[in-house]
Amino acid sequence: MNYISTRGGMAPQRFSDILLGGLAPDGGLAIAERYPRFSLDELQSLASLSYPELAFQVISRFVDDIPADQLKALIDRTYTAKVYCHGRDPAQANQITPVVRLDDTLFIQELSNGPTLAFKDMAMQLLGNLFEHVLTQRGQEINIVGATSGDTGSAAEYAMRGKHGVRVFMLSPFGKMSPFQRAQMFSLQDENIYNISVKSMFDACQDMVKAVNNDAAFKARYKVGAVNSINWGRVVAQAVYYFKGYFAVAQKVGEPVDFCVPSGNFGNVCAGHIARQMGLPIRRLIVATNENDVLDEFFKTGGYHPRGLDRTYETSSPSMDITKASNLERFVFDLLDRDATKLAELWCGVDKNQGFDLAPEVFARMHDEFGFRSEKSSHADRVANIREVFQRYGLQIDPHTADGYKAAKAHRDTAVPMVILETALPAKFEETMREALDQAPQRPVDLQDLEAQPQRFDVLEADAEALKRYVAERVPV
Ligand SMILES: Cc1ncc(COP(=O)(O)O)c(C=O)c1O
Ligand SMILES: N[C@@H](CCOP(=O)(O)O)C(=O)O
Repeated sequence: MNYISTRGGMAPQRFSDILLGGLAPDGGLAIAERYPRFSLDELQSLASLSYPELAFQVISRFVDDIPADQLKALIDRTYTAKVYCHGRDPAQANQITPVVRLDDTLFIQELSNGPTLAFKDMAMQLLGNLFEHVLTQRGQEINIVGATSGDTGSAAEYAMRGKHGVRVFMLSPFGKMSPFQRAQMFSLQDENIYNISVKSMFDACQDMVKAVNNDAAFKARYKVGAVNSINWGRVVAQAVYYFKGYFAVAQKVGEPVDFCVPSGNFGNVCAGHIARQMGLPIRRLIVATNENDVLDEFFKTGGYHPRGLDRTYETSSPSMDITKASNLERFVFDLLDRDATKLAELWCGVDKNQGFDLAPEVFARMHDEFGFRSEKSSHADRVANIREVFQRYGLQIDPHTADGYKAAKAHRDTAVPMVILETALPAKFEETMREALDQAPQRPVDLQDLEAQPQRFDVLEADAEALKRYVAERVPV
């Protein structure tokens, strides 16, 4: 399988190269040159597989430059009940991404049982093992430069801590994460982890990461790599749980299922789009946003208008405080029938914070052919929905998942099962949980005194040159 760039300016590469390579040299995102498809018979044969077995079947279709037995061993080592141990229900303790039934056709798929209590662990743990494998084979090192609004950062750091040949430089928006998220990242004392708090919002952090990646000389000299969903390895590993969720709820293999996905950088729902392109019978993909509703506007009007920092709001689902969604580029590439010239034209504007409006016939295809719908939530909705789910089903859901619950209700068709993807555990967002439920959220025993641990981080202005200096001072060349 070869990989190309959404903007057309990259010679085809193999999986291991794009895994280490981050952003494509032309500023675009790497994407498989075609989607492998499962037939109905093949889907039927996958239905009863365990998570690691399923992960191998899906991921191996995209990876043909790591021998199958080695890839399988890496996947088996990643997806264990010991790693994904923070489940709510002891009866499901050996399940990875268990599905909770709310009613006959409404379900929540738990994706946050990994080490850092967010869905990012599903792909990041595998990425850590893949990096280590490929770097060891090649005798190379990598310096990961990433951006987080709260969850990617800790997932990456927990996955990479102590890994040989890997350093992590993680940018986060100063003062914008929850106290739990901050403590999770900043309390790590490992020598290969650098936390950089940027005096701005997530979008500025992501722009800095892209600027560093777009400096080819710096990138080559300092061996810069990515762990954000810029990295294809991330989204493809996320596609696996759509298969798992589908088989858990489909009345019969081949029947349609809808998924509702709390969204910000569009990586999670892009993974759903990939699963759908691979032949998984997903009918609708519902994009749920918070008050930063650029994606909701896009799927309702066909107009994509990233907002400036002055119009990016701090909300109570803070990990989705994003107004320039990186992975939308991959979906729009498919929507434009993979016309890289047209895509590059649009995204050169997006890189400069300019928007675009789709032609009506293209806009119609997002709904009719690709199954997208959307909905947004306010703080009041979020609090009311956390309360409703607790009162009705006895389940605590976090603020991001609550945004998903609202969108799922808005687009529900009771004839078709609907899976809401849970993206974090409530323990990460105590203030909003207390407001909604008047009680502290459940917290895993191993994380009881997290906020009391000493914290370590540096502060930078939102300046890509300052970031390059910071990296250069810490990486021996
Ligand atoms: C808890 C949580 N929910 C939802 C999202 C949005 O996911 P994505 O950026 O993949 O759209 C994020 C961050 O990405 C998150 O951390
Ligand atoms: N919400 C994310 C933002 C980055 O998303 P990614 O999927 O591109 O890594 C976070 O928690 O950091």
